[in-house]
Amino acid sequence: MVPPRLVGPYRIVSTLGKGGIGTVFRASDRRTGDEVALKLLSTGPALEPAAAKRMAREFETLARLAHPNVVRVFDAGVHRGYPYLVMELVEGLDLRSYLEIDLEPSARRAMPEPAVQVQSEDSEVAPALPRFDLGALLEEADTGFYEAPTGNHALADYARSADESDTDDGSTSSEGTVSPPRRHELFSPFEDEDEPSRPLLAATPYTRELNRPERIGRLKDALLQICEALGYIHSHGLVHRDLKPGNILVDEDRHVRLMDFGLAKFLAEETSVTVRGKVVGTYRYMAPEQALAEHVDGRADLYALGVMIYELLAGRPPYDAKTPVDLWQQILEREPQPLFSLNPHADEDLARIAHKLLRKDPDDRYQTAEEVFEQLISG
Ligand SMILES: Nc1ncnc2c1ncn2[C@@H]1O[C@H](COP(=O)(O)OP(=O)(O)OP(=O)(O)O)[C@@H](O)[C@H]1O
Repeated sequence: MVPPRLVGPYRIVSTLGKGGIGTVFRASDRRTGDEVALKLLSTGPALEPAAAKRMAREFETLARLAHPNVVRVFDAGVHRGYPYLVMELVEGLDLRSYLEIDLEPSARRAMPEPAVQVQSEDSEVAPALPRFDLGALLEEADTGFYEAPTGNHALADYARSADESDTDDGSTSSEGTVSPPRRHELFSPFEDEDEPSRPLLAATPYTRELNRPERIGRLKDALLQICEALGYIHSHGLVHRDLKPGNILVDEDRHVRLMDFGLAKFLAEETSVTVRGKVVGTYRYMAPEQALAEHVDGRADLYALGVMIYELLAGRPPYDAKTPVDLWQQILEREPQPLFSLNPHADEDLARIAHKLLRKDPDDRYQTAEEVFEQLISG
């Protein structure tokens, strides 16, 4: 799509990125000269004029919200049948990229050379910081270590990783002292359901990178801010419904802002939304009750928070499947693989919090964002 030059009173400056439901532009308010981010929901067919207006009006309710950890919504309107939203422009990175920066030189020696530099249309957005390609590592890991959560294949993979004899401090153990775990050590249910058990597995360069204290510190700090934002929007009767790392922006002062809250609901109500075959409210982060299109409350966002914590700790999401139907089924029926079986030295508090947030029944999760906040600070 050729970007429009003007959208309402806004002049389009450049494209910040494309998401599943539209495109976000850097734009300038012609009345004030202020720079803003403008999200044009343009993927599906144009809406009926009445529906587009109704949606734009609904967006205006978001403009009443003001919290330091929630992206400000300034304005909304309709451009040629497509609703748009005008937001505060955040110069920063999404949560996943933010956690990948600042790799320690000692850790970097264990990593492949960075494959990709940050791509950005605007040099201000990309930090001049060292980066590595965690995605490439993940792919690498996917070819073996992370395959198949159950069965002999998985056992063989873990045995191989133990043979590699990486120890936590980066040294190499002479005789491969970590013996291959027995199957029940890897996949047995937790003895205490709140305390994931830690199998005796060796760390790998990949998991060492995931567990880097500086990275975990960043993650915890960001999570506290996300909890503050969620507490605020829940107290206003809103549910985000599409919480994921891509909807969390972090600026250079480590200030976290949540965005896109409420959009999934408005879209689902106004359109029979499957955008490019994908149900709005990304399946991967969807709570079972949301996947079943049941009534959801803030606890569905807390489930999504659990998915995020799990994948940022384990390097892979709790559920993964080739088709949406399989993913849907896993979300409803399967227990997540114990996090320590993927990353044996993962932060214990975060692993415990993630598993509790991933409970199928909302009553079994932490009940509020405040409760999660307390857990994060008390450890
Ligand atoms: N307020 C903002 N300030 C700066 N950049 C933004 C802002 N809102 C979105 N972006 C950037 O624009 C890009 C597209 O965002 P968008 O929310 O459309 O996509 P997404 O979150 O990847 O996907 P989805 O539509 O499925 O939520 C992202 O790279 C995002 O970081």
